[in-house]
Parts: sequence; structure tokens; C-alpha cells
Amino acid sequence: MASNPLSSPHAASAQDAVSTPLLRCFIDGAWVETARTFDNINPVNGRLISRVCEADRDTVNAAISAANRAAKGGWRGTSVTERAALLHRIADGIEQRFDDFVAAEVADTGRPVHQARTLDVARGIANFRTFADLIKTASSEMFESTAPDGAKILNYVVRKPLGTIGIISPWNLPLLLLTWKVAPALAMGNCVVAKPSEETPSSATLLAEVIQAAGLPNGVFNLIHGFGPDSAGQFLSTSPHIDAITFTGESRTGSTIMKAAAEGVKEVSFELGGKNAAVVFADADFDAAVAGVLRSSFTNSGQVCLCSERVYVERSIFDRFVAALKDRTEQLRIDFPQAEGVDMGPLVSHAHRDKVLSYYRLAREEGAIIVTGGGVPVFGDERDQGAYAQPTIITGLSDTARCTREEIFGPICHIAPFDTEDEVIARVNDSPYGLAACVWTTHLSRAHRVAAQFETGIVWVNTWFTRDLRTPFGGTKLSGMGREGGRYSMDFYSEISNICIRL
Ligand SMILES: NC(=O)c1ccc[n+]([C@@H]2O[C@H](COP(=O)([O-])OP(=O)(O)OC[C@H]3O[C@@H](n4cnc5c(N)ncnc54)[C@H](O)[C@@H]3O)[C@@H](O)[C@H]2O)c1
Ligand SMILES: O=C/C=C/C=C(\O)C(=O)O
Repeated sequence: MASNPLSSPHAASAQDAVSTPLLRCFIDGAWVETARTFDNINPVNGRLISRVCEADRDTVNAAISAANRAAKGGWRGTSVTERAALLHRIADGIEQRFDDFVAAEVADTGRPVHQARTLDVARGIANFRTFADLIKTASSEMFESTAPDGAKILNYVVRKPLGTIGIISPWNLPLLLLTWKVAPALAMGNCVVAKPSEETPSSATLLAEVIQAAGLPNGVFNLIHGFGPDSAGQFLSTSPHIDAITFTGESRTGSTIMKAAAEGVKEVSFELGGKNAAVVFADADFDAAVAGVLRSSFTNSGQVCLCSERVYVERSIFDRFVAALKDRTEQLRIDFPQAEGVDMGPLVSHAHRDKVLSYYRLAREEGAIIVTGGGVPVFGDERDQGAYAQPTIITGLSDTARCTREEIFGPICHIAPFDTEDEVIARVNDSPYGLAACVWTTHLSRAHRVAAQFETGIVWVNTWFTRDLRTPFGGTKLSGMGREGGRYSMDFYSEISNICIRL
């Protein structure tokens, strides 16, 4: 198998004299070229990486038909043991091509190589292995009772596949978030039509190669490339022939998809936007809190749905904390993905950087104090053609400012002082989002008391983005609908029936 998607046999195109790789769709076990293509750009230097086949409506419908056929074919009848073995084979395939997946993620996003290795690709493997093991150990419910006439009654629960699942994923953690949905969907016996973000097609294409090599029956996994509105995403989410949609992306996109799902009363699972808070009490381990907020604000250039864009620090340590975080932020190494000790790469695209920079300008207009950053780093080399932005800390804004209420999804956080526990809980909850929160304190009962009052799906205490894949993951309010992870994924990707027997 070729070294990476940039030279994979399924990407190379004989038509292209300059040998720019062509990334194709994968439908019913075959690689499919389409009439229209779009460019995939490297955000480190603005250069063309590959051309990507855009699936039109007919191509999307062909993928859905292939999944429907496979769903009615043998796949739903495979045993848990067979499906678990196949998922492990897919994980093995990712492992065998680990460096190719790293290269794909880095090419599309410019992220540090060490992050792609330790987070993105590692989680791609873990996602398949976790659900392979889970279905083999999962139990079902059974209830014994007695009818009024004394007859024994047995109720038991069975899980069946939903059928064809539409999966639409974002660009910020491409392989992690795509496999977080594909693995449990396949584990529960469903068939899949997956559409990755137009910004990050490479690792999804590699995944299709690995799935094909693992021997999944044709049509069980299908990959279509394209955009959202009037393109593959919309054609998939509005199709009457899919049985459920699982989507990760912006809240307003989720709302659009939900309207489409309403037409056919389809099951939906949404992992949406956030405006997450980190709360630092005076009794926190100060150095750990500074290091933790540095990570939760600037990991992946702030392009993680769980990042802290709002930081609240108890007043007595506010000035000291701001100074310490400023110092650590200014030491962050912003560099090429493969540079030794690199901490931060570019944003995913020039368009996204423009959006983030518009918020940097808005912060000034709203009267923020720019503690550090607020612009674009100058390198004097090809990175100046990339989509880099400075990690930025601001203070001085009210809780009603747009920069403290709207998701920016870049390397920026606003720090505000607070005085009491009740005050900070109310301020954290005063948000249209409810995805995640972080609390830094050494006071155990306070940690539990505060965490339990946050209106978020996830709370971390003295840590951030620490993941046990068996736990429920998801948000409240505009941050999403439903939970995925462990048995929560098994429930979403199954049709649950109860069978009652009079013995
Ligand atoms: N809650 C979570 O777990 C989680 C995880 C990662 C990212 N996110 C959120 O995702 C956003 C960033 O990702 P993004 O910019 O790719 O989001 P996005 O909503 O712009 O796009 C996400 C996906 O949806 C597709 N899409 C866009 N419009 C569509 C439409 N009308 N119909 C069907 N598909 C459509 C896109 O092509 C892409 O594949 C941020 O808001 C972030 O908070 C949330
Ligand atoms: O950018 C958002 C990150 C989401 C992470 C997960 O869905 C996960 O860790 O399973």
C-alpha cells in the first residue's frame, strides 16, 4: 500500500500532468471520481495538497443506496464476534499505516506532528478498539415478573441495527471525530455514509483504504467528499433513505440539519459548539492551573470544541494569574508541524483565520485589554503565506460582550476576576452553550459542589480533555443533543425493542 494519501494509488490521477493527488469518494467498495473537484490547501504555507472529488446529489444517492443494500444484506446478521474482529482489523490497519495517517492529518491541518501522533491517530485506533471490546462484553436487560393470574412473565431487551447512518464530521480533529462515530455505528451492525469536512479529506480517504483492506463487505462503509449547503452534506442529511444522522459541527449547522431530520422524524445525535469556562479558585495548585489553562486555551490552536475561551479567576490571585499565563503564552512555540518543541501550528484555513482575526478586532472595539497577542505572527518565510494567528489573552470585557458569549474557535481566551462561588457558577451558566467546563481547586467538596451546578455535559476538575471512552460525551443547550461514548453510543446506534413472554 502506498506511503500516504498524497501518493496513494486511489489518490493518484493519470489525468493530472503536475501529479497533484486526486482524492476520490468510496462507494459500494469502489473508488469513484466525480465531475467536480475542489482544492485541498496546506494551511502552513497555502500550497495545494490535493484535489478532491465533490459528490453531487446522484453520487450521494448512490452511496446511500449502497448502504441500504448492504444494511439489508448480510452485515446486520453478522455476529458480535465477527464485527468486533473486523473493528480490530481496522484498528490494526490504522496502526500499520500510522505514519501515513499522521502525514494526512498534518498536511490538512498544519497541527504539530506530536499532537497528530499522540492524540488524533492514537484516538482513531482507540475508538475502534473500544467499541469492538464493548460489544463483546455488553449485556442486555431482562425483567422477571408475575401476571395478576400468577403466570410468570419475562421481559427482555434486544438491540438491533438502525440501518443506514449518515455521519457528518468537522475539520478540527478530523480522524478522531470521524472514527468516534464510524466505530460504534459499525459495531452496532449499521451501514455508514460518511462525509468529512471539506477542509480535511485526507485521513478520511486513508480510513476508507484501511476499511477496504480490512474486508468490510461492499456498501457497509461509504465515503463522500464535499461541502455542506447545496453539496454532499445537505444531500446526505436531507435524504429520506437514511435512518439516523450523527453530526459534529457548529450549532447553527446542527439546527439546519435538525430541520431536515424532522421531515422524516429521524434520530439525531449532535455534538455542537461551545463557549467553555475554566474556573480557577485561589486554593488551586497555582502552577497546575496555569499549565492547565494554557493547554485548555491553546491546544490545536484553540480549535477544540472543549477549549476554554472564558477563564474566571478568584480576585485575590487574578493579577498574578494573568501575569503567569501571559508569560507562559508568550513562550509557546508557533512553528512548522515537524519543528522540535512546536506547541502551536496555524489555523485550519485562511477563511477561519479571517474569522478569528475579526474577533481580535472586535475585542478591541468592545474595549478589551489585549494582554498578549491579538494579531498574526511574522516569520519571514513560507509560513507567512499560511494561516497562523497569535495566541491571545484579553481581559476587561463584560459578560455581555460578543467576545465573551460567541464561540470564536481560535487561540484566544478572556480572563475575568470573580469573588464568590455562587457568582462564578451563575456567570459560567450564563451562556447559550453548555458543553464543557474546568474547575481548578484543591478543596474537594467545593470541586464536587461547583461541578455539579454547572449546566454543561462535561466537567473536568484539575485536568482537561482527559477521556474515558466509556463515559457519556456531549453538551446541553446549543452545544448538542444526546450523548455518545460507551453504552450511550450503543443506545444511539441501535433500535431497542422489548420482548415480553408469558411463560
Ligand atoms: N461538541 C463537539 O464534540 C464538537 C467537536 C468538534 C467540533 N465541534 C464544533 O464544530 C465547529 C467547527 O467545525 P466546522 O467548522 O467543520 O463546523 P461546520 O458546522 O461548519 O461543518 C461541520 C460539517 O458539517 C458540514 N456541513 C456544513 N453545513 C452543512 C449543512 N447545511 N448540511 C449538512 N452538512 C453541513 C460541513 O461540510 C462539515 O463536514 C465548532 O463550532 C466546534 O465547536 C463540536
Ligand atoms: O473538538 C471537540 C472534541 C471532541 C472530542 C471528542 O468527541 C472525544 O474526545 O471523544
